[in-house]
Amino acid sequence: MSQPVFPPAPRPLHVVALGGDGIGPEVTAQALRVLRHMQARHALPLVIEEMPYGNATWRATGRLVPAATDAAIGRADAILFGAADSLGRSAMPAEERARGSLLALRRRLNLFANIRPVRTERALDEVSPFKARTLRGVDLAFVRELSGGIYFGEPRGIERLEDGQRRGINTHSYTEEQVVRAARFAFALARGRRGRVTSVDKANVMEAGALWRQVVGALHHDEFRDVALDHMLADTCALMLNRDPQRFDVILTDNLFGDLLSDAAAGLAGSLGLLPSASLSPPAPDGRRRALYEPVHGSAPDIAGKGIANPLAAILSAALLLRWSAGAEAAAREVEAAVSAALSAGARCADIALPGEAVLDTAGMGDAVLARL
Ligand SMILES: NC(=O)C1=CN([C@@H]2O[C@H](COP(=O)(O)OP(=O)(O)OC[C@H]3O[C@@H](n4cnc5c(N)ncnc54)[C@H](O)[C@@H]3O)[C@@H](O)[C@H]2O)C=CC1
Ligand SMILES: CC(C)CC(=O)C(=O)O
Ligand SMILES: [Mg+2]
Repeated sequence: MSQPVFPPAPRPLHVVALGGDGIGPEVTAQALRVLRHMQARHALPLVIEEMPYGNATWRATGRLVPAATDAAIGRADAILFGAADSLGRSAMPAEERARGSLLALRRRLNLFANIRPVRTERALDEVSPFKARTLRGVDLAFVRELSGGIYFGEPRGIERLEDGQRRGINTHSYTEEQVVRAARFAFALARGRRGRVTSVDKANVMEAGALWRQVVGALHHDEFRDVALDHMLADTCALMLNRDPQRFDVILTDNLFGDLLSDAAAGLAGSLGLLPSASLSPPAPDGRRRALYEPVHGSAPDIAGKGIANPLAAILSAALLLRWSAGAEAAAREVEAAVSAALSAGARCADIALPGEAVLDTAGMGDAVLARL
């Protein structure tokens, strides 16, 4: 994917790895092997720190984010993140859950643009539930607004009503400024790709969606008329992702729809274990953006601790780090090519193996990628 890169670092890029929960540490370990290999091969000025974070850390220290990790996050230009098992935190005090949540980290770093590329590999045609003709040429990228919407809206909570029953409340809202900065990012990204943005909302039933559509349309008219724009309702987008996915280039959407639709798009790639993501802040005065790189998937408690998780989403997230934070486009492409080559040569973890095919464990897939770098 051709994308704008950021200016080369004026100082070493400080990378903090937070493996987190479940399969997070397992897949992050493989991503770190690849990142360190590329650091050595391209003499990249990276400083990499691995820090404790998550549920095991809470059990050991009483904090999801201990002071040393908190300080490392403060120093970080880029975070390589594994996964957070939010559902597994019900025994923790609500305050600690909120303080140590992934949402809190995204907010702290002001990560507003979540890029989730989805591409298909010919070698995985039989793995995908879709027909080969639906998969050919699929190369899309979500730009999911990551700092607003219903995951952050106030008021929120569970209240007791007069009749005794409880009511859960979350609030969905967007300011014009939040929409403009996500949309501007999506249009700029599309200029380096195939020049098309599909903006996805529920303008038919939600005021925040109607505003979203107006703001995106006005920005397009004022600044990005060279980019093709169409608007689509979120439910229709869910349909089009499985009926006509080749039509999409950049899909711009809000926090909730982007979360759901990108998981739905995993079937195109073949598995959730293949989808990486990059989350970026606005640029600082030196041009650098703070960033967090993580697989689209979560902590996968059903397979955690078995050493069988597919690390490719994490490895491809490291490639995005090389591209977006290190400005090392060539290194990023090499990692992506090595992943494609490993898949073409038949390297398979259990999630992408057909019945009877030989299966690699997590480290074995890391080996298969490293062997091609
Ligand atoms: N960014 C994050 O840290 C995210 C965290 N979560 C959290 O993860 C926990 C588990 O949520 P789930 O609904 O199970 O979603 P999940 O994404 O962890 O897993 C969904 C399914 O995909 C499979 N899967 C995911 N990644 C895989 C990989 N790399 N290789 C092979 N198979 C893989 C899992 O085994 C599971 O069957 C929850 O606590 C949730 O809140 C969920 C999504 C994102
Ligand atoms: C904290 C959640 C919103 C994580 C998640 O599912 C995601 O970002 O995809
Ligand atoms: Mg999600």
